[in-house]
Amino acid sequence: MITVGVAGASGYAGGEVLRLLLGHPQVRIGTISAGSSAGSLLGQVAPHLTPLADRELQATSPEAFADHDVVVLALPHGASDGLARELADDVVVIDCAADHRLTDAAAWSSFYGSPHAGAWPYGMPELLTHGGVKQREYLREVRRVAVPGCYPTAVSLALAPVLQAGLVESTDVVVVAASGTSGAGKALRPHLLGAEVMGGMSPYGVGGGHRHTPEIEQNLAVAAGEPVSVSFTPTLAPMPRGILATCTARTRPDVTAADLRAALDKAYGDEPFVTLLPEGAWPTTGAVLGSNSVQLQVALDEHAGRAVVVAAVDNLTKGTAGAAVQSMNLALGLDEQAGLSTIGVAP
Ligand SMILES: NC(=O)C1=CN([C@@H]2O[C@H](COP(=O)(O)OP(=O)(O)OC[C@H]3O[C@@H](n4cnc5c(N)ncnc54)[C@H](OP(=O)(O)O)[C@@H]3O)[C@@H](O)[C@H]2O)C=CC1
Ligand SMILES: CC(=O)N[C@@H](CCC(=O)OP(=O)(O)O)C(=O)O
Repeated sequence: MITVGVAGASGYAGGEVLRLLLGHPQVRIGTISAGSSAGSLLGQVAPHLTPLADRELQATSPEAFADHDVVVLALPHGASDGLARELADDVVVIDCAADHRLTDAAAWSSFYGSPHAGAWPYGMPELLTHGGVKQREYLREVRRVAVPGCYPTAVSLALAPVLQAGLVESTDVVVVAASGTSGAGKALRPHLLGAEVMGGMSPYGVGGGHRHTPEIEQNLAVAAGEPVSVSFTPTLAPMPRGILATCTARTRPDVTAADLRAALDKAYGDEPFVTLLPEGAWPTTGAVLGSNSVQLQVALDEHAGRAVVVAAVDNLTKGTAGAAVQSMNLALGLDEQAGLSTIGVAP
């Protein structure tokens, strides 16, 4: 059995990691740690994790994670790197925070306003990279993984195939995406006041200011083989989980709807966790709740000359914890699908 510890186990991402690990046949759950709720029982903060209800949350420290095979960090941005540096080189460290996602130090400083901690292998196995090689080939036997952001998961998987196939202009990509409130974590954020959130939808990070913009552009540039410029607008939707991303890009001359569909089909036809829906069916967040699936659909807007690719993911599952477990499996040479399900919860 592999011993996996989780730092930030009292939070939404850490809780979802534990939910998935409880269903993993080769995993024994080791230390679970927290910040202010250290000393509490997990059942007090995450009552849905029944089998672990009596486990005590430890203070987060390198010593608490000694003798683990894997440590998953589900801590706020900036808190991961210090702990990661104290963990042994042969321990697999999977970081759900943004600290190690960006390769460009200037982009990091500009969007996060702190020193760049450096980039780790990026935990999106299905992402197309140079020459059509999937990112999973760069995750085998690694000891450090940066788990992608939730919006970049939906958007990058939606657009990478059509960019790599040269079907759309890399300089004209527009994304509007809606997220459930759990995307912001348990801590109260200014844009997350309960009464307002429940009543309607609202945009935030408008005008290119959201920190996922450079992450999306980084992923798409790797797929396209050239810089990609993205206008990204996130919105907050009155639902606990889920992301629906509507991604459009100007098509190159003579591109047909069949070309777009063929690019996505070629990229994901063999992927267990990315599904191009049958023609006429559209992704919904409800269909992917609790599952590690990404659902996609594509259309050609001939009038506007744009490709439209819609993606649905569960921000906490494929958008965080599922990607963490999938990457852990690759790093350890286990079955990539172990502990992961494509079965959603409905209605
Ligand atoms: N929510 C999402 O959809 C996604 C989240 N992520 C990333 O995952 C990470 C966790 O996010 P999320 O679970 O949403 O956030 P939460 O606020 O829900 O949880 C944060 C966790 O970190 C702990 N914590 C906070 N500060 C410290 C500290 N200084 N030292 C030790 N532990 C601390 C908290 O413990 P306590 O509550 O006890 O203080 C809690 O367990 C973030 O980096 C986030 O960006 C990534 C993709 C998507
Ligand atoms: C609804 C909401 O607030 N979502 C979060 C993104 C969640 C995510 O993916 O997080 P990290 O990149 O922070 O890991 C946000 O927009 O800040």
